[in-house]
Amino acid sequence: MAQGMGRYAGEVQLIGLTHHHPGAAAAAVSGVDLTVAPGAALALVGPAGAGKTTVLRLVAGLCAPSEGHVLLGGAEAADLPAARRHVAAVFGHYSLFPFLDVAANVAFGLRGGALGSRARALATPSGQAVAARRVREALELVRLGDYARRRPPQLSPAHQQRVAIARALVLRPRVLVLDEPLGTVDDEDLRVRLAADLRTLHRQLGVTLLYATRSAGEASAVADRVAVLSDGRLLLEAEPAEDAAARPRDEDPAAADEQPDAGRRMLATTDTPEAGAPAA
Ligand SMILES: Nc1ncnc2c1ncn2[C@@H]1O[C@H](COP(=O)(O)OP(=O)(O)OP(=O)(O)O)[C@@H](O)[C@H]1O
Repeated sequence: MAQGMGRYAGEVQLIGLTHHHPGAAAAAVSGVDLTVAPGAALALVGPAGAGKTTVLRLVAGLCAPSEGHVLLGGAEAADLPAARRHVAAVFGHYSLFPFLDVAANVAFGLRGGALGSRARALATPSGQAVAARRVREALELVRLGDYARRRPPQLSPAHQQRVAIARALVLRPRVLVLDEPLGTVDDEDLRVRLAADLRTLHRQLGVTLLYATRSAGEASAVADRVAVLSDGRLLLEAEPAEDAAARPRDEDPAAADEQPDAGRRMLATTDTPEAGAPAA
């Protein structure tokens, strides 16, 4: 069996994380405090526009906080460009090249990120051997070792998603960020089954996982902890099956009574509002 990547897992800490998109009237993310332990899986769950993607983009270094901090492995990430964060992200569409086979799609991941600076080394024969080994390792990790010569259109959506994950894992990230990876799967039961499959995969990888979804069922199936977001604010953080012990996230007593209840209601429903629609 392929080796896990646990030795690479990194802690993610968000402190007072706030982001205003340029020109937007309201903050997309507002004062979010969260810690994800090395190797743990956290699902961000909330309706469309809750701020999930923005949090993931802030962690991946694709945009910068207006206020607050992202700490990776205990270190401030503000000055770290995306390519040096050891964070790999898969956003919505998998963006696979249909005319390249699976191995070539995964190898494409090596062109970006931290290894981009080693492009010349990878172009040498020994560099190519290293790249081929990395690609094989990544495909084995997602259990697609036998699919290297297939092309994406020949694969099921679930397998295509695994190719996209392998392309992220080829850089051996410490943190894996998945944004609504099952957003195009309409059937809730199937989504929950696929999410459980991703949970198994995550446990084998040992990488720290941040996972955004509008589906409470999917969030519970994939993650050790679930954070409910609404209007950019963290309403509730809880273990998936736990709600009674969930911690209030707001210092204002009135809001603290109200907000965790709203969060619990969201977790108690199969989907958060507007979750029926496929991801844009
Ligand atoms: N580039 C942008 N410019 C301006 N506003 C933006 C931009 N991207 C997102 N927003 C706004 O920020 C808020 C949070 O959006 P975000 O995409 O983070 O939410 P989300 O929870 O991921 O939603 P979805 O489930 O639809 O992906 C929304 O009000 C959205 O309209």
